[in-house]
Amino acid sequence: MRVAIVGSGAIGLLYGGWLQSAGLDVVFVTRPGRQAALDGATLTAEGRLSFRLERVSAVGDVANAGSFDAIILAVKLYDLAAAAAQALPALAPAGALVAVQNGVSAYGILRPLLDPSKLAIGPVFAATRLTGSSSVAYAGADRVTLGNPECKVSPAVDELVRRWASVGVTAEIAEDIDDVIWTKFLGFATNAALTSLGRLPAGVVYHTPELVELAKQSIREVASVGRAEGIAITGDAEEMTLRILQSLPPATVASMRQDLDAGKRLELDFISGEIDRLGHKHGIATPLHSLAYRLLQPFRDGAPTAAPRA
Ligand SMILES: NC(=O)C1=CN([C@@H]2O[C@H](COP(=O)(O)OP(=O)(O)OC[C@H]3O[C@@H](n4cnc5c(N)ncnc54)[C@H](OP(=O)(O)O)[C@@H]3O)[C@@H](O)[C@H]2O)C=CC1
Ligand SMILES: CC(C)(CO)C(=O)C(=O)O
Repeated sequence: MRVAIVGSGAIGLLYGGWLQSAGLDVVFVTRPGRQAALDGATLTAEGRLSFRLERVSAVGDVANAGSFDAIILAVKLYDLAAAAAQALPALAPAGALVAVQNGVSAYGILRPLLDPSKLAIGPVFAATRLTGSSSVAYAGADRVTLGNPECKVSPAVDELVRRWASVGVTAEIAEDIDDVIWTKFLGFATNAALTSLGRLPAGVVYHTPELVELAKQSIREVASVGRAEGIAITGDAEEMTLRILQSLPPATVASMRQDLDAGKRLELDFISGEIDRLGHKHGIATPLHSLAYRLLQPFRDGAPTAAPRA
């Protein structure tokens, strides 16, 4: 089975590396011109399921790499539509397009582009950072859950899940993928807003009583807009989310906070921005996420240029 990983950042290298460890023929796709740093290199991952892969294959243009039985889009949400449009001509007729972004927007972005039976979406759960152009480190869960809100996923997706599971990743197909996505969003959106606004890691945020109150408020806000969108989010899911956040490795920060620190563009519009938007749509107040959305605006497109001194 040939698999293309479009977006060779933290998540693409980790989840693609696990598939190559499991025996699949994996090609990593980078931005044009960036393939030289990865093609033929040794790819390593540090974490519970570490790996070291000699001579991985990378290309800078998916169009020149043949056809693929699965294409995994591991780009940020703001790049998803463009990456999918570039990659789709390389998808084999019985192939699957798989999107592993955070947030609740991926399906709406991709659905107009292809037959739903070829599409799978779902969250990944490893807190991952790039440590070099061909190395990553992760902590927390090594997990992926995929599904499709409208139909069964294709056999190519079943095979990906089997292969990840064969190397120890907790990989599954969910009957109700919207439930899984929203349940993760409760915790992810909270972690993104609070570790970014507070410039603090999980070990401080979820163990400081005043900040725990903010975390509970954030979880309530996301749950309220989710329920208004028709997702059956239980009170138990809210409590479980707080416990998960409290059990994160203490140094964990959200991927958005990594981007903030690196002066990179943020997925803000799809996290606190999406909660703010859905709050307005349903007449639900989301004060914490509306504040986060506004306070982080100056960093949305990368580090702001310094304002001239008065
Ligand atoms: N990191 C984490 O801990 C987790 C992240 N996620 C989610 O996973 C998704 C990916 O995140 P992450 O891996 O951290 O992001 P990264 O920024 O590390 O990686 C994304 C990569 O995709 C590249 N890219 C963008 N467009 C294209 C394209 N058209 N063709 C080829 N490459 C492209 C980017 O290049 P360039 O940098 O040049 O733009 C970048 O190298 C996000 O939605 C994130 O929220 C989910 C769970 C955990
Ligand atoms: C680290 C983790 C799992 C939770 O915030 C994540 O999904 C992210 O920040 O992208």
